[in-house]
Amino acid sequence: MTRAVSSPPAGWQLGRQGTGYEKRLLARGRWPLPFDVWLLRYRPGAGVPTHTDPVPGKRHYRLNVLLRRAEGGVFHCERTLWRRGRVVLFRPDQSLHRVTPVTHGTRYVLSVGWVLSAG
Ligand SMILES: O=C(O)CCC(=O)C(=O)O
Ligand SMILES: [Fe+2]
Repeated sequence: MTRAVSSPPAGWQLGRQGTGYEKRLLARGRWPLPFDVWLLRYRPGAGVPTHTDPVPGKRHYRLNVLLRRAEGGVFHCERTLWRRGRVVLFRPDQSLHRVTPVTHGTRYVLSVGWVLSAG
């Protein structure tokens, strides 16, 4: 059986529509704070235009670890809270951010997020 070219492989779902990256949920939990863990994959052509990731009535934090670099695929963020090497902590709900399209290779990011009550 053939599969539509655009449909992601089993276990993966498409990221923001039309931007071409794929994501896979690795874990979700509530302790010690509500969190989620995603693996993001950017194959050639995939990127994310400038956006924020608001969670209504909550504060959203993400700690992203660049597991594998590719050509292109550069993360830009208006304001980071902390950054060292391949690791970045930022407020995706507040800071505009984007990823330039991957031109060669495959980019992988481990993304851990926390959604906390606004306070
Ligand atoms: O792939 C990245 O570096 C960032 C993806 C993103 O938009 C996010 O984690 O909110
Ligand atoms: Fe984002």
